[in-house]
Amino acid sequence: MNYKVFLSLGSNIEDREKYLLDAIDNISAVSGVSLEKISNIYETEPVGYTEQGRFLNMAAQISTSLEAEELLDKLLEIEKLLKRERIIHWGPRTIDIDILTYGDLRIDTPKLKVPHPRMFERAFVLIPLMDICEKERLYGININDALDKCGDKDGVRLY
Ligand SMILES: Nc1nc2nc(S)n(CCO)c2c(=O)[nH]1
Repeated sequence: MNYKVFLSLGSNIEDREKYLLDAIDNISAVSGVSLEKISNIYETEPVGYTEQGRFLNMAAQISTSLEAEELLDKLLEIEKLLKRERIIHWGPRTIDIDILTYGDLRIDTPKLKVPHPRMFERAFVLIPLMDICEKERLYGININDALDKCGDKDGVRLY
């Protein structure tokens, strides 16, 4: 069984664009994963923990035969490979790869929550996602309506 999965990627340390593109290269090389689409790259004001540099964010669509937790483990390996240090949980990072959706599955384990619990509250996630998602609704939620309610809309600019 193949699942359509949307990912969100972010980086706000050093050569942010290189980290994003290296992550995309590594994701497309994973056995059982096929990279289908990537969004534009956006420079975005930090949300949550604001005492840090601006991020570059993007979204990607993959098709995968991997189960959700297998995919998560592969993405964590890629973060480690690209020197992801989890010093401050909400702090600066070389690369952050979040699973946003996984087909229409709902997953709630200590390791993985799908849909991503904050995806519909973040313009830095929704604006890149709208570059590549053909559907207007995900998990029954209208993406445009969700974006209208995001406080960080003005902080997302095409890079
Ligand atoms: N703009 C922006 N703000 C963020 N705050 C956190 S935490 N992150 C990491 C992703 O959860 C980001 C991010 O990727 N972009």
